[in-house]
Parts: sequence; C-alpha cells; structure tokens
Amino acid sequence: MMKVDKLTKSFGKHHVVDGLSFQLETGRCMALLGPNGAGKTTTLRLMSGLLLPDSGTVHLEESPGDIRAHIGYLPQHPQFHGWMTGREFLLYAARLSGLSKQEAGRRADLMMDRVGLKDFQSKRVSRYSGGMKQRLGIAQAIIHQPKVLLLDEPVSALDPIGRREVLDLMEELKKETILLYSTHILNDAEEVSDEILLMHEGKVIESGTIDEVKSRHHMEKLTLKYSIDGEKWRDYLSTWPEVNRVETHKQTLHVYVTDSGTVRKRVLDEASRNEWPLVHFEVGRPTLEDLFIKAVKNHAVDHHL
Ligand SMILES: Nc1ncnc2c1ncn2[C@@H]1O[C@H](COP(=O)(O)OP(=O)(O)OP(=O)(O)O)[C@@H](O)[C@H]1O
Repeated sequence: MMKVDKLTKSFGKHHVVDGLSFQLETGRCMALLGPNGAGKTTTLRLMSGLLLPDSGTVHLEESPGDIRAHIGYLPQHPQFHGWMTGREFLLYAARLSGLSKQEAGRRADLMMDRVGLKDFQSKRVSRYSGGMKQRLGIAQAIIHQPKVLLLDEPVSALDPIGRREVLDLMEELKKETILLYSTHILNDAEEVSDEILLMHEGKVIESGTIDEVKSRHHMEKLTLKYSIDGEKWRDYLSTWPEVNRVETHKQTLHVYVTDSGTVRKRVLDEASRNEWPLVHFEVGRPTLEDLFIKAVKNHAVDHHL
C-alpha cells in the first residue's frame, strides 16, 4: 500500500500542494482530477522524487526507506532523443536506472514487446506517432519494474486511436502496479480507474470510488427542454428549495436536485397547469463531469466567501 501523508509544497507564497493525504492499495488504480493549476503535476513530481516537498511523506508499506527506486514516472511532456531507435532509447533508460548491460538488454526487449512496439524497435523515435511515443514513455517508466507507476496526463494529447492504445495498456498495467495518473478527460477516469481523487487549489476535495462519490452527493439530474428559450424557467426553478443548481443551454435546462421525486411532481404539475412549452423531460444520474463541476464550485464558494 502507498501512503501519502500531509504532502505540502509552496512556490513563494503560493500553496500549490496543501496538506495532501491519501492512500492506495497495491493493484488499485487512481485518477487524479482537478481543474488547471489544481496541483496535479506538482503532486506527481513530489511523489516521483523529482521535487522535494516542504513537508509530508510518501511511503510504500512493502518497501520502507527511499521509495524512488520503486517509482516509475511518465512526465506530461516526455522528451525523447529522436535520433535513437525505440530500443536504443529503452536501453539508455534501463542503464540510467542502474541495470547491468545484460539485464538492460533483456528488459528493453521485454518492454518493447509489452507495449506493442516490438515490430518498430529499430525505427527512429522521431518517426513514431504520438501514441507510440507515449507507449515508449510508459515502457521507459516500467523498465525497472517499479511498484508504483505515475503517469501525468498520459492520454490528453493523443488522437482517438492513440488514446485507445494507451488506455488498453493502462488497463493491463494496473493489474501489476499501483497506478496513479492525472487526467482532464473524465470519461477516461471513469473507464480505467478504481478510485478518483479530485483536487482543487492543492487540496483533496473528493475521493473514493466513482460510485461512492456519486452516491455521497445524492445528486440527481432532471433535463427539461422547452420549445422556446429556457432562461425564464432557469430563474424560476433556481428559487425552489430542492434545487441545487440550474444550467441553461439555449432551450435545454439541466436541473440538479437532491430529491428528484418531489421536483419531478412539481415540474409536471406546473407544466400542465401553466402550459409550459415543454418538449422533453428526463430524470437521470449525474455524470462524473457534473460532480466535478459541483465539487469544484462548492469548494470555491466555501473558501472564497
Ligand atoms: N516550479 C514552479 N514555480 C512556480 N510555480 C509553479 C511551479 N510549478 C508549478 N507552479 C504553479 O503551481 C500551480 C499548480 O501547477 P500544476 O502544474 O501542479 O497544476 P496542474 O493541476 O497539473 O495543472 P494543469 O492541469 O494545467 O497541468 C500553478 O499555478 C503553477 O503555475
């Protein structure tokens, strides 16, 4: 199990990571989510040992002491020597991580195969696609068989094919390591991770499995579509006590509520009594994106009022 305890880092007066604590069991995968500037990259760099924290610890239960030898890290913008072949690059990474020449060669071959690049091992990295480069970056991060794998935005810059390849690889890798990765793409978090950790301004504002987080918010969503502009109903519905938030997209209103039963009945009663020009009405579960927006907004309101 990996334990992160009260990790803190400031740049000048800016508390970028502010007392961050969480733990993750071996064989579990966690997505680190948060808006731009939340502190995700800094957290991963602190965990990788590339950056020193002001205070706090990262601890691996099975391997007490310096954990850097057990960490594999893929930065957000990995740099490659384009003139090297894929295999040469892996050999270089393996030697840098302290493996003997013979072991480096063995691991490089194994990893090229593992990430599906065996047929391209003699091709220069400059000729690799974005997805191939990212898979090579992952191969580099796991060359020394780390217990923890940290990936910073591993799929954000990729096209749909590249994303699919890397997500499939992550599905495989999470069976063997503790996998922690940051992402902006909430669908990817839903697909690959067992748990999420939502950060805002250097703090954890939500964590747990996606289902736990969803049920903790007891949030349901009603969608109303009118045949004319929905603005005036937004203002009206916002005054209802059971309604948390209303979002308008032209004629469509998304209404976030704590008790959909009461609100549903009232909407239907009023719609029929007052002849609202309603063309569509739906009750649904919120998406991770809805929760993300709600949690970040709540945190911002709580801390800046
Ligand atoms: N070396 C540094 N010196 C000064 N400020 C820094 C440094 N590194 C990061 N920051 C600041 O810390 C804040 C958090 O940055 P970080 O890159 O960790 O956020 P993030 O959540 O990864 O954001 P993004 O999603 O945009 O990558 C930002 O305001 C950034 O400008």
